[in-house]
Amino acid sequence: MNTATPASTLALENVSFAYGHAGLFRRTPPGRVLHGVDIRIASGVTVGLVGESGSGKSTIAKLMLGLATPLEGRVLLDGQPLQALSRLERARTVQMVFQDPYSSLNPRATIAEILAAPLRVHGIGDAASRGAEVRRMMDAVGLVSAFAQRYPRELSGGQRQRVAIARALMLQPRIVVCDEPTSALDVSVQSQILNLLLELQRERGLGYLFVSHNLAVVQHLADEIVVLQGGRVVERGTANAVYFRPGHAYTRQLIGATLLPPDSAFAAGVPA
Ligand SMILES: Nc1ncnc2c1ncn2[C@@H]1O[C@H](COP(=O)(O)OP(=O)(O)OP(=O)(O)O)[C@@H](O)[C@H]1O
Repeated sequence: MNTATPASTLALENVSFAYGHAGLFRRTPPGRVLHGVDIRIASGVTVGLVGESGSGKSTIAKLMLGLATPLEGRVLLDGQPLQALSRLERARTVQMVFQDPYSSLNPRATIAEILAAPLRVHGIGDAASRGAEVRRMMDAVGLVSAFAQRYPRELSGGQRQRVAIARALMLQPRIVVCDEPTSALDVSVQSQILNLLLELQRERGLGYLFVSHNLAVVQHLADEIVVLQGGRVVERGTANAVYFRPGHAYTRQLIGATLLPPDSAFAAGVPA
């Protein structure tokens, strides 16, 4: 079945941001944490966003999810301001997979309830059609149907991350922001999850923003890499160009900091 979503482009155009910029009683101007950032994610394309802690990666993710508005610049979906879209339209456009599948899933809900929640919250379908969609999505991410009535604590880390990925896809988004989706997992399951993400991208034409501090991991997955330092894009280019021919000293520093040991899951490439 062709589950591809319509082709889309999500773009940050010359975006600056400061926390608290909309505050009414602020006496001093808030410090900027993003400065004139441009990033475009198109369907079927993976953009890797790398930078140290505090460089602004999560803030960019929030802007792309519509959870924050720019101080300057625009966030556009196919040329339309993201903020002009309804909550449902935004939720159907961009979803997120978090780093930690332990804390991102409701511990008191079964897997079936967790996966049905996005449809239920947005009033989509009835209980029967939601159940069918949950089973279809569990199959798509490689979870056997017996897991439907289990709780997150009964699953392994890799299985939980499959649930988190399935939940992100329940509303058929076009763009997925993956925030270090494998860094909390055992090395042995990291490549399985990355392969699943790549397979789902091929099937559905998803656009990914893959956020990481680890350039070596991103180099294996991304078409384009954007390097962020102190809220500024200091380098961008094809994954191979940035990784093998870095032009900026900060990029070289990041590569040096993340060189992988030979037995790492990524050192030999992500298995096909
Ligand atoms: N809610 C907030 N209020 C005020 N400042 C914040 C808030 N969230 C983040 N910041 C600041 O914004 C800057 C960018 O933070 P951000 O979380 O986007 O970086 P990051 O690259 O995602 O870091 P990490 O890799 O640690 O998640 C940092 O200086 C941070 O202290």
